[in-house]
Amino acid sequence: MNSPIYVLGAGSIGSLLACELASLPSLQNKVVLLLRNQARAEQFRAQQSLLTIERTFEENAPQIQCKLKATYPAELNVDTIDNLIVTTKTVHSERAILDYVPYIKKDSNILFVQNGLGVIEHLKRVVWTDESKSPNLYQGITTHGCFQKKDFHYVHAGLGNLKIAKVGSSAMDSTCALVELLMKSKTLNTSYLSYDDLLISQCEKLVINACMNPNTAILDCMNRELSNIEEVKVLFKCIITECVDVFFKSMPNLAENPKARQTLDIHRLLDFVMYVGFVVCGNNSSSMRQDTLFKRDTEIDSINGWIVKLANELGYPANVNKTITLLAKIRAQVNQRRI
Ligand SMILES: NC(=O)C1=CN([C@@H]2O[C@H](COP(=O)(O)OP(=O)(O)OC[C@H]3O[C@@H](n4cnc5c(N)ncnc54)[C@H](OP(=O)(O)O)[C@@H]3O)[C@@H](O)[C@H]2O)C=CC1
Ligand SMILES: CC(C)(CO)C(=O)C(=O)O
Repeated sequence: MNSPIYVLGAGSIGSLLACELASLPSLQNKVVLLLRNQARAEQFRAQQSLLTIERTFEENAPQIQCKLKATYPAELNVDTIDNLIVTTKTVHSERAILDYVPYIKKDSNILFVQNGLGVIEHLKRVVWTDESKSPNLYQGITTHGCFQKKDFHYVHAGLGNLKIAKVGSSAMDSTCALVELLMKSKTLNTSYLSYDDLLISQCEKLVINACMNPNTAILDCMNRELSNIEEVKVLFKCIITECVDVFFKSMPNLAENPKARQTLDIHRLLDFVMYVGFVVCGNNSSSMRQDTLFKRDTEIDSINGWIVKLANELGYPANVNKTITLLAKIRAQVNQRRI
């Protein structure tokens, strides 16, 4: 690949992807972090432009350090951005991408790796309104678990996978060099799906997040603290039932897909949510709890809030997810008021 790969959102997931790509021989000096501003770039350069990733899922695994280029909107001096990975939190996507729209052309490849749903639909409404000028959009969903230990130093705690599809591709559309390079990383365990299959995985992950993230934030507890409580199981089942109902009502193609019916079976999802939330990620503090504790914007509107939005468009109340969304927003504001 001749042109660089830019990473917008150099946090936990963005840094993990950047380091894995930068470790590929063919991409030496070809991965560039797009940082928020000059101050952020100077902070990064002050530590020799090194990103550090610890792999705690492996016994005695050496930490990896990647020396990467980094820039910011006012400094960027290129004609086009051919390959861009977006790993900001969903709530920051529009603001972040607007700085780079002038560089993004019809043949540019943009991969969004985020939880939740709705970002692509929103950006098509407010940024890429003319389909004929829209770049190639890809969406990814990851089960890797990664958190920040200190500035530009991350811990890859959960070894998972990365599933990618080209937005709107019904069959197995052709990939692009960016996706093929991500598939070269053994650690990332990347697979390329049809968009229909990715959508099923996105819905499955959204259900996990719709149960785990807001409730651990509202109750201010570790993931595992919700296990073995009958009322939690009852609440999760209410959330899941409403999510699945809204998915199938708002996406008829999903409702007619046997694979979707099997993956999004309510009883299967309840068991899967509790397995992932309480066993696989039991020792995690959920990203939404962390965001509320650190007074950062949460992704509630892309998770439970997205269910409420879809339901409202159908004239359907979605009162369970609406209540959870309100409580999560109240918790965030209560925390923000605390000194
Ligand atoms: N962390 C995880 O284990 C997992 C995360 N996910 C999902 O992946 C996505 C990313 O999550 P995660 O990596 O944890 O989030 P982080 O908050 O760690 O990283 C987001 C990064 O985006 C940066 N950013 C925000 N706005 C801008 C901007 N305008 N310009 C440049 N950079 C910007 C932030 O920079 P700054 O530091 O300056 O604010 C931050 O470093 C989310 O959707 C999350 O739900 C999915 C599975 C697991
Ligand atoms: C699965 C879970 C809840 C793990 O903490 C997660 O994806 C998150 O915290 O965002």
